Amino acid sequence: MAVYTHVSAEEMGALLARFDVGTLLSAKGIAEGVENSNYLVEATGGRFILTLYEKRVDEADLPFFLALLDHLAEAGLPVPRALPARDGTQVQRVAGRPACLIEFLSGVSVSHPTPAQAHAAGAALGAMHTALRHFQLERPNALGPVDWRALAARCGADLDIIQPGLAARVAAELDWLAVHWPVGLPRAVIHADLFPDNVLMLDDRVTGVIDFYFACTEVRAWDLAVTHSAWAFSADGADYDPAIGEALVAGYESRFPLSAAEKAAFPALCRGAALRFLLTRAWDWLNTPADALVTRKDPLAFLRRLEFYAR
Ligand SMILES: Nc1ncnc2c1ncn2[C@@H]1O[C@H](COP(=O)(O)OP(=O)(O)O)[C@@H](O)[C@H]1O
Ligand SMILES: N[C@@H](CCOP(=O)(O)O)C(=O)O
Repeated sequence: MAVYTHVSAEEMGALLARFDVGTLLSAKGIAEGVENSNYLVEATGGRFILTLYEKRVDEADLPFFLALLDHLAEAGLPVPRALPARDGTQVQRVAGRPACLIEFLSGVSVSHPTPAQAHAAGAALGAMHTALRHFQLERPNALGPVDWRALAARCGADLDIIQPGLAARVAAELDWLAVHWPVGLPRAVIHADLFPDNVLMLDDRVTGVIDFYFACTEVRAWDLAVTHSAWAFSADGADYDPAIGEALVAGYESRFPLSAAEKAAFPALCRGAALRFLLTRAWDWLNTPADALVTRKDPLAFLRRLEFYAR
């Protein structure tokens, strides 16, 4: 459960008093998510999400994320905007952390997507890339290819605690990617974390795309590779489902065709995607505080995806 920072009823009430949303009815910590603290807040004026930004979100990046959400919402995409308080500010301070009160979107995230749902998710990603072609702001990717070696070094030999031989496997993959990572592909602002838990759906329809806190300027097709690695496998990474993978890419291409160069680079981009999530999960596996109300995610589920792409 991702609640790192406890917000008291008094603090919650004081926060809502800064907005035109009525008074507090209830607030509950949300079980899903691993990065930030999220509460589902019921007020007399509606239902909202309160997000307190934690470890990996730099407060200085919040204006970028909020502008991105406003841009996508204006383009008609189902993304949640941060509400402005009565004084016009979107970012508040709650329990010592930067925080936003965010529009609640309906829908559920699917655990076992059907091809139709994967097609819809791919199409939503393609529509997002279309809407972002003219988005002017930039944000470097703090978890991009140049950072993977440093992250692996920080995990160090402890990778072998997760699985014997993992440190050597990661080192070999870093060397492979150093040679094969594509150059010259188009770059743009991307979501960079479009896992099924970040897509809200009703039946086969995408009703919400959430969690933009890894959004950054990066190789655009890498976003599709990340999404492919997240959607097209069983949760443990052991089984690839080609129908899901193909539907996802077809949905994407229905809104944003890939170039020949992007298609040729796709296997390497997928290997990079698998390594990126293997490494962040490994770091979290080794470093999550014992008292945090969070379920760690299995790094080996992305080692298995990596081995699939490598084959
Ligand atoms: N705008 C929203 N509308 C509805 N539910 C949301 C919204 N934002 C977050 N949630 C819920 O909170 C959960 C965690 O949010 P998420 O942004 O993924 O957290 P984290 O950044 O910690 O990974 C989501 O899985 C979803 O259930
Ligand atoms: N999607 C990443 C971790 C980030 O978690 P999220 O809940 O913010 O999507 C992973 O699965 O490793």
